[in-house]
Amino acid sequence: MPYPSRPPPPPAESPFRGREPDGLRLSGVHFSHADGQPVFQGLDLAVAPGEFVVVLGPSGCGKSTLLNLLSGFLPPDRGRVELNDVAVRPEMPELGYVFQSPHLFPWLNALDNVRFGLRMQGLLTPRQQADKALHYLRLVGLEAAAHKLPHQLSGGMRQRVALARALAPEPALLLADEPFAALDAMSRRHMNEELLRLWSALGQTVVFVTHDIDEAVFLADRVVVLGRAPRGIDCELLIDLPRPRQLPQTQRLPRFHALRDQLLDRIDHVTTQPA
Ligand SMILES: Nc1ncnc2c1ncn2[C@@H]1O[C@H](COP(=O)(O)OP(=O)(O)OP(=O)(O)O)[C@@H](O)[C@H]1O
Repeated sequence: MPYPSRPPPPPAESPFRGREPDGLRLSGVHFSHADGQPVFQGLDLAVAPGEFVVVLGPSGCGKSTLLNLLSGFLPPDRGRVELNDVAVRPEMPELGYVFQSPHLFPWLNALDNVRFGLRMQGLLTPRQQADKALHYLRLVGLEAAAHKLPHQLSGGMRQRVALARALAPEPALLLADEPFAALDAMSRRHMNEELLRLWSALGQTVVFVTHDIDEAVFLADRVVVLGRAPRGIDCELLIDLPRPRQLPQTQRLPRFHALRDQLLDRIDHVTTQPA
């Protein structure tokens, strides 16, 4: 299966410029959990290097399972999951994760939480790790909170630390499982803008799971809608809104509403489909 057409290359200052492109591909993937219920039966999906793909679908359709397959945490029963034509493994340095809950180490301050992945990589001196961690904290607007412990931060700030921690090792592929679902509406909007700003500066490939149709349209190059398990992909929609995108300007565009309505209809359809 060919990769979809490639989005524009990352900007000149991107740490990803000049690297081999990181394309992700699932081919003929079959997967059942231990209880034997099939979740996917022959799933094919290709994500182009630098593409921002959002996965939507009704509860239980397999969104988290898909991310776990993409990260190599779950091996497929049949078929292949490959990053740059190599079978994915969770420890690959190209992979970064952000989850619904920030999972920070409570005994480490914000800076050391962000530094953690860099220490594990073992590529930088402690001074370089601290500088880089501080750089990413600055990118998410938390430089002033560098020495605060997680319990001294708001939910939104903790999630920003988690995002900085995922981005600091400069993963070429970011996998995000409803990372902003627990935030209030204002923080969520802010984080969506923040993520797009970082992504347009860094240029990673992103696969992002959400239940929120507005969030999907605002973020994505392409939305993949999953039908009820084990149907797999129901449809895909290219999001042809101009970038850079900003709230609320993007949400005022008639095209935004047209795309959102198309997705709403499709989600209604797949949700009411018989099992
Ligand atoms: N560890 C597990 N053992 C057995 N079945 C599981 C396990 N995890 C998920 N499932 C089942 O696999 C299917 C897909 O689950 P998954 O969590 O991937 O869905 P989802 O689309 O992410 O759901 P939600 O939107 O509610 O988070 C569901 O039927 C679920 O009950």
